[in-house]
Formats: sequence, structure tokens, C-alpha cells
Amino acid sequence: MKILLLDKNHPLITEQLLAKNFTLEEDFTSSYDEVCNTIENYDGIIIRSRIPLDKNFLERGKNLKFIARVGAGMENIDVVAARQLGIQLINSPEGNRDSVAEHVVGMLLVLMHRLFIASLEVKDGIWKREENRGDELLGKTVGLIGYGNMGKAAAKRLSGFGCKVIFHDILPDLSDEFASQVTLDQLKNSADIVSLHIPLTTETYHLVDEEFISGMKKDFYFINTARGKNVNTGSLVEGLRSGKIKGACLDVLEYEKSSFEHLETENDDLKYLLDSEKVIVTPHIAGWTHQSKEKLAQIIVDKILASFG
Ligand SMILES: NC(=O)C1=CN([C@@H]2O[C@H](COP(=O)(O)OP(=O)(O)OC[C@H]3O[C@@H](n4cnc5c(N)ncnc54)[C@H](O)[C@@H]3O)[C@@H](O)[C@H]2O)C=CC1
Ligand SMILES: O=C(O)C(=O)COP(=O)(O)O
Repeated sequence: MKILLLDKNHPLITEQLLAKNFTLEEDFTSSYDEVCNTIENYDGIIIRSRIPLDKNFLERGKNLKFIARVGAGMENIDVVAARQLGIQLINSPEGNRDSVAEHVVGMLLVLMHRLFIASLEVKDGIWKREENRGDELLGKTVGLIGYGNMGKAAAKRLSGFGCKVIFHDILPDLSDEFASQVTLDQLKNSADIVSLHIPLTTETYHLVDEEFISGMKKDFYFINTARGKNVNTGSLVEGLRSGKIKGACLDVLEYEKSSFEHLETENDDLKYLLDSEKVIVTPHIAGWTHQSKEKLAQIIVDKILASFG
């Protein structure tokens, strides 16, 4: 089989697939149009999220048998078209869920204990104690939206910090030893912290908006490691300005073109988020550890070999 690798990943992917006699070609720079022109030459694609694999792209890949997404989210792939065309979709969320879960806990601790601000101040010669009094995770009710790979991994860690973890998911009967399933209204009635772990779909686009925020019973902390477009940024900023949202941890932003591209900065809402002491932001690295890089690669190779080896 001839496979095109469109993103840089751990070298074990190439080493192990070459050893199994796959033919591999790497192209980490060509544009969407350029790749479209040659895609019919390949049986499979290995990708993260650099290029959108839309219907047009998939139809031109006449010989494609699989798309392997090194990671979890499939938003860059027209999943419906792929299925209609008989192209197998493979992803590897088991490889970065531990990284995401630790990032969630880490961001919450940094924000709630004011670690980043306090450290910057001390290094600047400023010694403020009362202003830097933090909030504990212990005893807080965390409401997760989406209880798949990422949500479950986050629940496991957060319950270890003494949080009561509840979640809302459209699939039924998902409660386990770490978290209890509730309706969205029940979550809004009791959560002190809201964390998103949903895919980006037409239903989840701007799921967190003015109505969601005003429906929250308590003031709350907000964390998003899912996708930027799950949140209406204007509403988020308004919630932060009014104090309804006590602080936000954002690994993803609405204005990301893809996780590999910079943000546009000429935007008042984004400027507020970047300037605010109540917000910490990371550049889409929740799932981006040295360990996840290797795990994602090994899992994707194992899944490719299980179907096509
Ligand atoms: N920041 C980062 O580096 C990373 C971000 N992600 C994001 O996390 C997302 C979730 O990943 P997984 O947990 O692997 O996905 P998953 O498919 O295992 O779980 C998602 C869950 O959300 C539920 N869901 C879907 N629509 C919903 C709605 N409207 N309301 C409530 N629940 C809904 C689904 O039923 C499912 O249980 C990915 O799609 C991706 O966007 C994933 C990995 C790394
Ligand atoms: O696995 C995911 O869904 C991620 O968000 C990781 O993002 P990336 O593959 O680095 O664009």
C-alpha cells in the first residue's frame, strides 16, 4: 500500500510501516490544492489536522482505503463523505487523553491558585498575599460536557483531587465510579467549574453562549480543551467582564485556523482574553506531550496494521 503522510509525527510510524513493506511518502508543506492533484496515487493518508479533508478532496482520492488521524478530533475530515466513499476512518484518542486530562487539572490549579500571576509578580519584586489568595479544587463540583475518552480521563484525575464530578452527554447510561450523569440543566444548577470535552459538530458549535452562561446558577470557572468554536467568544468575554465567569482556561480559541497556525490578533474579544488576569491560554497543546506523541504514533500504527497489515 502507498501511504501519504501529511503531518510530522513520531518517527516510529515510518520505521514500523516501512518494516511491514508499506510505501511511504511525506509531504508536510504542500497546500490543499497541491495535495488534491496527487491524492489519487495513494491508498491511505496519515494526518493530524494540517489540511481539511473535505468531500472534494476525498472524491479525488479515488484509491483511498483509509484515513488515519493521529489524534482524537475528526473535525477536519468530512466523516459522512468518507463513509459513503467506503474510506475507513481511524483515530487514536487513547494516545492523548492522559495528556489532555493532566492539562485540565494543571490549568485549573494554575488559574485557581493564581500560580502564574503570583510568580510573575514575585519575579517583578511584588509581594502580594491577600490579592493572591486562591480557590481549592477540593469540594468543587465539576461539570463535564461530553463523557468520551477525554471527559473520562479528566474525571478520573479530578475525582482524585476531591472534586464531585458530574457530566452531561447525549449518550445514555455512562455513569461510572468517577462521575455521575446528569441533564444539562442539572449540571447548570450545581457546577462550580465547567469543562468541555465534546467534538465540534453543527449541534455543539457555540454551545457555550450567552444563554448557557446566564443559565448557570453559580459563578463558575470555565475550561475549554475541546475546540474553540464550541464557545461564542463574545459571550465568554461578557461573562468574564460581568464576573459571572470567575476565570477561564483556554487551550483552544475560536480564532485558530488550525492548531498549527497563529491567531489573528486584531480582534477586541481576543485582545480582552489575552490581556485579562482571569484568563490563562495555551496554544492547543493539551494533548501535546512527549509521551502522547509516542503513544499516538504507536496506537495509529497498531490500528493500521490490524486492518491492512
Ligand atoms: N486540545 C487538545 O489538544 C485536544 C482536544 N481534543 C478535543 O476533545 C474532543 C473530544 O475527544 P474524545 O473524548 O476523544 O471524543 P469522544 O467521541 O470519545 O467523546 C465525545 C463525547 O461527547 C458527546 N457529545 C457529542 N455531542 C454532545 C452534545 N451536544 N452534548 C453533550 N455531549 C455530546 C459524545 O456522545 C461523546 O460521548 C475532540 O473532538 C477534540 O475536539 C481531543 C484531544 C486533544
Ligand atoms: O487530537 C486532537 O483532537 C487534537 O486536538 C490534537 O490536535 P493536533 O493533532 O495537534 O491538531
